[in-house]
Amino acid sequence: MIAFEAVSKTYAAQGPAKTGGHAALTGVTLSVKAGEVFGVIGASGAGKSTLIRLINGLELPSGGRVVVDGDDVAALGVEGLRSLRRRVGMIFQHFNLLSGRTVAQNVAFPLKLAGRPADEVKARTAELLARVGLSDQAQKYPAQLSGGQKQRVGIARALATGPKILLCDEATSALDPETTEQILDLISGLNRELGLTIVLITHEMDVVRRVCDRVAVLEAGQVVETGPVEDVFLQPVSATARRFVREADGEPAAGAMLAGRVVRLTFRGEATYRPVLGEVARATGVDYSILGGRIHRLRETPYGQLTLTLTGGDVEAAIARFQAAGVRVDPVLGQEADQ
Ligand SMILES: Nc1ncnc2c1ncn2[C@@H]1O[C@H](COP(=O)(O)OP(=O)(O)OP(=O)(O)O)[C@@H](O)[C@H]1O
Repeated sequence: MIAFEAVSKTYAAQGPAKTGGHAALTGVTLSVKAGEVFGVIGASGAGKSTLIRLINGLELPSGGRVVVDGDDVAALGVEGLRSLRRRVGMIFQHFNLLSGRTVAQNVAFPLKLAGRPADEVKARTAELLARVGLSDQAQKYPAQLSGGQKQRVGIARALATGPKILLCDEATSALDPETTEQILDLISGLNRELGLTIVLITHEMDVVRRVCDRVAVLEAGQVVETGPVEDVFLQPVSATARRFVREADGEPAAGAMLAGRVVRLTFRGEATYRPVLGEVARATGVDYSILGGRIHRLRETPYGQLTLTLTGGDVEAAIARFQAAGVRVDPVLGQEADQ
């Protein structure tokens, strides 16, 4: 549905000298399949917004190709771009609503722009407002709404022209955790019920964990890791992905003075519910101090992560037994390369 082929984007240099343009993306190759929720995670300045804006032609690549729904975006003329943008909706961190227009008028706006007849605009607006749970707010103005309601208006507006793809640019970053959950549920529902392909950029691994099928990790304009969320979350390879995962798991800060071997155990699927800790302790004589941990769901798969110090007994045998029971064991706290 979306393909980036060796895409680079350099912004033109500013100032009178006009030297040293800024490379926001370099050699980005990735593909998003129809019907999936694809996350792009990266720190501030990594190039996420640039990447998402290349999908609907708000930016054009300096090198390589971006192909969306069969179209090479850079080769589209004005009419082609207009057609593309009807097939690609977008929502924003700060909602970007028209403050002087009501909720209903905001949602109707793209339909009016597309020249749809008045009765169709009215019916479709009502249908979209019902879809996002805002039928009773139609005559309010954006300033009278909560953040979550504003984002619902943004979503209804983005869906107005019946897009196949929805781009979410840090769509929940301005919202509190409870509202974030509601908006992410709504976005997941659109994916499931309408078959929308969704590309979501975020700096929060938790957002990726909740809704994405696959994720690309962006660092300084390059994709450093990509794969199914379960793999990237549970077996991150790049230092950047490991950092995001650790942040999401609220692990203890590196540098704590602790005796013994510090490890992170990852239980997934079946193993999450087995009493492995007790079995291993009895068999090997190791003791545990629990430093942190929690049980989560990655979409439908339960998994648990526990950070422990292992002391006494046969630590190597304990690690081998964990692994034999299907539990992943990773060293933590200064015992892994962290650059
Ligand atoms: N229009 C522009 N002109 C010049 N440089 C730009 C422009 N837009 C972005 N950049 C630069 O390109 C780099 C990537 O920016 P981008 O906004 O894509 O990153 P981001 O990951 O979305 O960051 P953030 O999360 O802070 O929005 C940054 O160094 C930024 O300063």
